[in-house]
Amino acid sequence: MHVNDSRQISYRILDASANRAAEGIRTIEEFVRFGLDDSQAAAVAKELRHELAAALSRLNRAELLAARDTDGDVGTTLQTAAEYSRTEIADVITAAAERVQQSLRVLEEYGKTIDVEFARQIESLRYRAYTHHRQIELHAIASSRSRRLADAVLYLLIDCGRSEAEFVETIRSLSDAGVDVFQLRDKQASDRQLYERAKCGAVIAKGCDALFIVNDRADIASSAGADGVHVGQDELPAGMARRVVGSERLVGVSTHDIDQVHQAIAGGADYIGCGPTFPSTTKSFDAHAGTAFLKQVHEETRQTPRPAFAIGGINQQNLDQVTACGFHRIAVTAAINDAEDPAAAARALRRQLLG
Ligand SMILES: Cc1ncc(COP(=O)(O)OP(=O)(O)O)c(N)n1
Ligand SMILES: Cc1ncsc1CCOP(=O)(O)O
Ligand SMILES: [Mg+2]
Repeated sequence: MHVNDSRQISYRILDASANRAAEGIRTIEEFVRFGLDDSQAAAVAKELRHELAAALSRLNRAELLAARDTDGDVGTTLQTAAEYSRTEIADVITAAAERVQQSLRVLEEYGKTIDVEFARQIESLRYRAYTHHRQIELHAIASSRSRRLADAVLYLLIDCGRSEAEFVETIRSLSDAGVDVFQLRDKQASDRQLYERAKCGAVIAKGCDALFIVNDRADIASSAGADGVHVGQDELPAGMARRVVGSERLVGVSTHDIDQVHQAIAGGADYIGCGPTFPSTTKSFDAHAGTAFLKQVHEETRQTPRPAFAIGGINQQNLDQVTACGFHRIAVTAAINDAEDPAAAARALRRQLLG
């Protein structure tokens, strides 16, 4: 390879990577500008774009343009299915952030062969972009989870199942039948088993556009990449669970009386479980909060609305009593899992809730 060829190759790579970095930075900037009402983040996004332009101005533009050969680029026809599988803004942001990091790294490495100061400027930009984009990405992921939670009406508690294959099939088929949120609740499973199932469930649920929550264990929810954790009155308080799982994940709290509801909301719960409503075959209780509690929650949280799921012994026969209290969200176990046809039961409950 001739020296001039090598310079031309570097320039060709720099030109392509500069365009890719600029496109990625702009993609994220548009979300910051039009999706988040955050003027500070918008100012940083704009600065990053200008920093890239300033660093690129050190390169010879004529040489960059001369090296460009889009028609001869064998990579333009190579597209993966993943490029067309984005369904959420959060996925667009993640992909753009990855593209920026990769292309800045390429600019830095090949830039060293042309101008060391250029490579230094790009390196510093890469670190700044990483920090900024990470925050935006977490914000986009949190918004996507909140949106899915706001739309959720049917929440199902599931155990680890007999095998991973069965567990996967349960999530896929019941999500298809209308379950919006899955909670992994298995009091018999080991930590390792919970962690493995949670990791798998989070991925499968995401693919089905469902949420995946881990019962009791904020540590497992976070390390397994779940959408959130559900804590009761005997587990970590909501604020502490939040510290473990981070602001991008959901925290749900069980409540049995109105004081607990106010505390959960004040503690930053994203949603509440309210019950037990009726006697349950899944968990036994000495006393039941009943439908009177549901009515009270409905009336007393008008100023601080949070998605509230009625739980405990709810089934197709008594669901009307729940909806009569103003509750159109439920969390169930037996009504679906113990049904002869769980998918049909899920469909029927959903129809009743939306009816
Ligand atoms: C959605 C939802 N609501 C309430 C509960 C009950 O949680 P908790 O009181 O902590 O009891 P256990 O589930 O841990 O036995 C829940 N799991 N989900
Ligand atoms: C875990 C839990 N917490 C209150 S009721 C309940 C059990 C819910 O299951 P089911 O719908 O079978 O009563
Ligand atoms: Mg619990």
